[in-house]
Amino acid sequence: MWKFIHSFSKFTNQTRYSVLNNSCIFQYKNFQYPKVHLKRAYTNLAKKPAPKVHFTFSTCTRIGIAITTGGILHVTLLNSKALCKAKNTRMSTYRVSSDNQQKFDWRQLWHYLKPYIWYLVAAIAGALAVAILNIQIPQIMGGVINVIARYTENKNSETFIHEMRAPALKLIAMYVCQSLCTFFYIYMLSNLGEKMSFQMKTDLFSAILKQDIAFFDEQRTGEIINRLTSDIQDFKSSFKQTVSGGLRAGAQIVGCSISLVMISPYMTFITLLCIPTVIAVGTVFGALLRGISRKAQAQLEKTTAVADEAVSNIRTVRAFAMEDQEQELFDTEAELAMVLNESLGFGIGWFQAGTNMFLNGMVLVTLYMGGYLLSTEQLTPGELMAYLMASQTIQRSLGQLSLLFGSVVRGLAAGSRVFEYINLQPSVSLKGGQTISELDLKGNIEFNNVTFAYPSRQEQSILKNFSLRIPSGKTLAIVGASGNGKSTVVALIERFYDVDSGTITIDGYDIRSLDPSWLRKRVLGLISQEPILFGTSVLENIRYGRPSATNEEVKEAAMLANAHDFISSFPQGYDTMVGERGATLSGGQKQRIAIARALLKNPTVLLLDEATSALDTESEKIVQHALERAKEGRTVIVIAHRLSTIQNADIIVVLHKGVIVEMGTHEELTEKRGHYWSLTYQQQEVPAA
Ligand SMILES: Nc1ncnc2c1ncn2[C@@H]1O[C@H](COP(=O)(O)OP(=O)(O)OP(=O)(O)O)[C@@H](O)[C@H]1O
Repeated sequence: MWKFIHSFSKFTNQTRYSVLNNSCIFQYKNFQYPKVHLKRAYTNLAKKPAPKVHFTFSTCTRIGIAITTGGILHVTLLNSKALCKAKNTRMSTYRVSSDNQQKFDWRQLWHYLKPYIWYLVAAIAGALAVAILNIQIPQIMGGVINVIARYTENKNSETFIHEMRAPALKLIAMYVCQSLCTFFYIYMLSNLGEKMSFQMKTDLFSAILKQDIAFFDEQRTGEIINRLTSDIQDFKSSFKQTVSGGLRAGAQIVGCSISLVMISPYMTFITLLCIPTVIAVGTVFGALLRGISRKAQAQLEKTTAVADEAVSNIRTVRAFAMEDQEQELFDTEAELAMVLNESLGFGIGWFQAGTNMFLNGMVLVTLYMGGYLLSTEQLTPGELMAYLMASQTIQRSLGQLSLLFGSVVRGLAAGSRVFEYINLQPSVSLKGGQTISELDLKGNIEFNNVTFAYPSRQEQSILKNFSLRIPSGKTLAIVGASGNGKSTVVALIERFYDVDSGTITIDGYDIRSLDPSWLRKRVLGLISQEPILFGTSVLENIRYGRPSATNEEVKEAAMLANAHDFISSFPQGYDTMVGERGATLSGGQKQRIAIARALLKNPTVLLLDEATSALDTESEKIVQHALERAKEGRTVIVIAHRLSTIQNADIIVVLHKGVIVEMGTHEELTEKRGHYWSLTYQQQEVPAA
């Protein structure tokens, strides 16, 4: 990847590129570089210190720059040359990176560790105490062995007990202290791990919540949830295991190594000669296994995404009898994850087996050397025993370290994936900006020469030089065939996306200068075709519109939305649980609750995106009646297909391929016999027939 970036940095002027469906093909002279997958990076480049620009490019419609930050190539496309010159222009930024290249950011780990550093310090102190005790234990044990060795020749049990008492009591005291210190440092580490992962989890969730809608267009829910759950869990358990096991093993290795030197420097020197080999093998294996682990986790993410989609869309799956296909898809993804995990296990298994072989060989060498030194009286039996004990402890600790190895690999991969999301910056921030005073807020909306393409499909402009004025208090209906950009108009007013060029204003204020959170909370009320309710009570669902609303205000909103009667007919009234996404309610009931929820905000502008099109004629009448009441005193934008919903609008706009082709009242447009007439003709004919 790095090479790829640098090769471009040299070929600045002769590089050509084309972007299609999220892929980018770069060409230098006659050589075409491999297709690169473009991933949107949610970075507001204007806010950051200028990154290094590697090359710029231009075609007749687009210009762009390629920059690198943090080892990642960002390809930035701008829609027009004029835009590029404008200060603080929002850029459509793509990040070119391979999923497996994400590196673990140690500075970010430090950021999470710093507030709780004292827990780590306490844990290290506890572990060091264990190590100091460990230095002494083999030697005291050696003393005990020497006493035993003496009394195997001179059998006098009374003096034996007397001589044994002191070292035995010392040993017991050491063991008790060692246990207490072990408890202490493990407890400290556990607290540290929990606190850090809690902070990471909340940061990650907050980072996800503030991402642009474009982010959710591209990422699958299962993948996002996987980072919040299993990646954080993997990181936490790996961190706790690694630090606690690593500290214990490390402390024991250090402590016992000192013991070894004190007992026999000669034997210790021979043993140490083997260590570099272990480190070299460990490094090579480490890099290999880390790669496999990252792949395995990415695959697991995909598997979860498939399961998530199937379960959350279970009604569609059932209706199309697609259970077998979903199962097959899941099995394929799960099998791939299994194969990768098996490879990982295979690698870790070999690594541990090799480590064990090595360590067992070391015991034999020790016995051989120790026996020789004993025979030449350079070592006492107690010293040999103490040496063996200390080297066995080191062996166990090295074994534990090799076991930890797999966990470190998993933890680093999981951590880097968590950090990746935490670091994403949305281009439309959630909060910040000005608000309009209640007196000035009227609800006049204006689109001025707006051009827009969805970030995930930059090549397809949905709105082209789109201009429209919606006076305050009026109802505007947008009609047009499917896919012509009607919902896009609403999405842009909600600022789910920012326009590529032109402006959208509310009472003369560019919506990009307004606080998005205030705009959505106070000014806009959106009711869409498929109302999504939360799995709580009816009351809580309506109150979602304004959490500070009293029960009385909730009821008033429900009455206005024609929902009070059916809610009251439920045995538990407003406390009725609606089930996941409102599964226990009918479409019309859900829609009326959604209307009540939107009305509770008392929005100045009401956006109705096919609010009644999913309902049957009977429910539509009831919901329509509720909407007519809701429209009073507000600016309303209605997107609808049904003539009954649109004909009373003050202005009707016909949209065709992102351009306004007709505008007027129902009567004017019907008389014209143009696009509007053709769109509504069929509906008029049916009752006549
Ligand atoms: N999130 C998205 N990412 C990329 N393209 C999108 C996205 N949403 C919509 N589009 C595309 O934008 C175009 C306009 O879509 P839009 O939803 O605005 O149409 P519409 O007129 O409201 O259609 P309908 O009447 O069927 O709801 C379509 O071609 C659609 O495929």
